[in-house]
Amino acid sequence: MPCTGLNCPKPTSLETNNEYSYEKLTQTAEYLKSLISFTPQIGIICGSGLGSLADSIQQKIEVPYPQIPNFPQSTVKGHSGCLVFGYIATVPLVCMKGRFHYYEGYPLEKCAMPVRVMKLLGIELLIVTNAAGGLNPNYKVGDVMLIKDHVNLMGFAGCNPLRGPNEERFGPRFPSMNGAYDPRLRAEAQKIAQGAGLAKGVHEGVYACLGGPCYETIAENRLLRQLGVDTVGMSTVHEVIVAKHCGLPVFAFSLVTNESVCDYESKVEPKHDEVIDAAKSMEAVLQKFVQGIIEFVAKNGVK
Ligand SMILES: O=P(O)(O)O[C@@H]1C[C@H](O)[C@@H](CO)O1
Ligand SMILES: Nc1nc2[nH]cnc2c(=O)[nH]1
Repeated sequence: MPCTGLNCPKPTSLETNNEYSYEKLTQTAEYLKSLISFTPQIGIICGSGLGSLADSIQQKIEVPYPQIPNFPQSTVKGHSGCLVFGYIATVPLVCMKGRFHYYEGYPLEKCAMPVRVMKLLGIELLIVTNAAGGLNPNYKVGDVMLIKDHVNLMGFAGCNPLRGPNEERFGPRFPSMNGAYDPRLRAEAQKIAQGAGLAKGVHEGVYACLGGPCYETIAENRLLRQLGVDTVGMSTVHEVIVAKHCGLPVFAFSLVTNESVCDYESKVEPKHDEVIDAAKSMEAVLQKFVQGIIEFVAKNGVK
């Protein structure tokens, strides 16, 4: 029974209380639809320094985030803050050059809200990329890890983008996270990577997201390794949770931009500029790789 005492706070509805209610997100999506004449089939999120993935888009329509109603703003170097609509390999798509992170001060539901906007725009597949530290001792800077699963470490502490009243129009209250990273696309990506010149440095593994902005301590890296984590970053997990909740298949990969040091003798320190440089040096290969994935989807469909 709901509390009916005079001093009890009135229950607030999603519509009136939530900065990112279904209605607000629909407004944002309707605004974006008014700028384009096609339905994007794929959404792409560019990780730190990976904005050049948008360079191969044809017939571009660029929409800076400050122009988009209800949209957060990019504040981090390597995230330019612009949605790019257009085509790759005849597939209509939308690409986020710049994502939102918890450490910027945004709550997780705000970090992940563009995923719901892209769902409302009509996408059927989400491609998520990130720059990450390589914990697995077999990984080297410049390697790509296809994400097969994640550890939602922030979720262990109760931080989840789905926290709060559930919006049934997106998905169920208690979504399963099994199969969140599409196994068919992952298997195909192994072959596509060979063609793109990534033959040696492609792995499959587990990604974990921490809140940042600090990089991990050596003790934390040691712990993460023991937990079975292969790459560590500050994004992706909340986006994928929201995507799975609303039934979007996901293909995701980490670019290993730095070694996650587990040795107290090491003098190696992670630096964001080096993360961006490592991402830049892989631009051409990763563009080819992502184009290969999109060509596969164009030929074979999403499912
Ligand atoms: O947006 P991603 O996850 O690719 O960026 C990573 C995490 C931090 O934002 C930044 C640290 O260098 O890179
Ligand atoms: N948390 C975290 N995020 C990163 N992004 C790029 N490299 C790293 C890293 O080593 N740790």
